[in-house]
Amino acid sequence: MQTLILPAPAKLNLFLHITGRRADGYHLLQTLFVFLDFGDEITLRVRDDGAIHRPAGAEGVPEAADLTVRAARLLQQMSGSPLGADIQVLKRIPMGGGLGGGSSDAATVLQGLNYLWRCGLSTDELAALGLRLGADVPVFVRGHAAWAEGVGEQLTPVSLPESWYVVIHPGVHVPTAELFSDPGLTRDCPPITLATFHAGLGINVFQPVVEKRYPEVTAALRWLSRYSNAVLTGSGSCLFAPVSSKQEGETILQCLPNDWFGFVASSANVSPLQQKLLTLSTLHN
Ligand SMILES: C[C@@](CO)(OP(=O)(O)O)[C@H](O)COP(=O)(O)OP(=O)(O)OC[C@H]1O[C@@H](n2ccc(N)nc2=O)[C@H](O)[C@@H]1O
Ligand SMILES: Nc1ncnc2c1ncn2[C@@H]1O[C@H](COP(=O)(O)OP(=O)(O)O)[C@@H](O)[C@H]1O
Repeated sequence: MQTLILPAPAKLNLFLHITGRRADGYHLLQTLFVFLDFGDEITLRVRDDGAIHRPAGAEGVPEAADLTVRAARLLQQMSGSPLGADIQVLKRIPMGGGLGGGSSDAATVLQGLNYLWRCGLSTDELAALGLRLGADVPVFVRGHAAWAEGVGEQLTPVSLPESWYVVIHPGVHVPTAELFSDPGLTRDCPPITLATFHAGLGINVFQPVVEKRYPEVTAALRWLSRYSNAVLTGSGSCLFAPVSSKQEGETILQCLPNDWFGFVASSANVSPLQQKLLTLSTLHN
């Protein structure tokens, strides 16, 4: 097969604590990742000439800087594959929203081209390659909801009750690196366990910092909190809130102010990418 269409799902951080800092400045986190059945779509077409091109992709992201192109080049270099690819990215995940779109796109390309180019790299090897592109890439490569520590790469798979969520993008782009360097960020959270989180004690430490810098996020938080418990995902700017059904979520969105974008999605313990890869491996075994 020379062409493959694969999903690149969004993620939510159900809580996010910072417990310390590494010598290189990277922050040590505790977070809980779940996937959404909402995301980008990536079409991969194998090229015999070894070139990597991105005929369509994220608006305003130059081809060479696109995480999909960087992922393909890294895999080519590590595997020694003589093959190339055309990578078309249909963007649906808002950028800079804490939904992990760029990281997910990169993970989908690593998994997809490993399959199409028959590189034979293991999931562990692909996750390690992914970590070189970004702290959030390994969880998307592994494709299972996870309790994460370290910089987000020490992953323990978890199975949580799947739920519907309303997700709101308040129209602002939050640069992750800038947020991590905010002096007001709480960096000394005491370590917690999954049981503590279930007892309702997890928060997102970015939330007060983002609210202070971006009034639009505060306004959206207040709006969504009228319907359900609204929380920031990652370093923002997106907010999410659990709802009891898809219909309830859609009813809430009917009242969404025009400047904001919103969608309803279900969480998934196994990512839509992983589900598709499992189908492919069943078909070809
Ligand atoms: C905050 C989180 C939570 O899931 O997600 P987003 O809000 O970006 O989606 C992640 O930790 C983001 O991971 P990712 O977006 O892959 O970050 P990277 O590209 O690796 O790093 C961007 C910059 O953020 C800072 N950074 C990132 C991760 C980390 N654990 N400590 C950091 O200090 C570093 O300054 C780094 O240069
Ligand atoms: N394929 C891609 N999709 C989205 N953003 C990308 C991509 N490749 C590189 N980027 C860069 O990564 C930044 C962060 O994007 P994204 O992953 O969507 O946000 P977040 O880290 O907040 O979840 C973007 O602003 C963009 O400059």
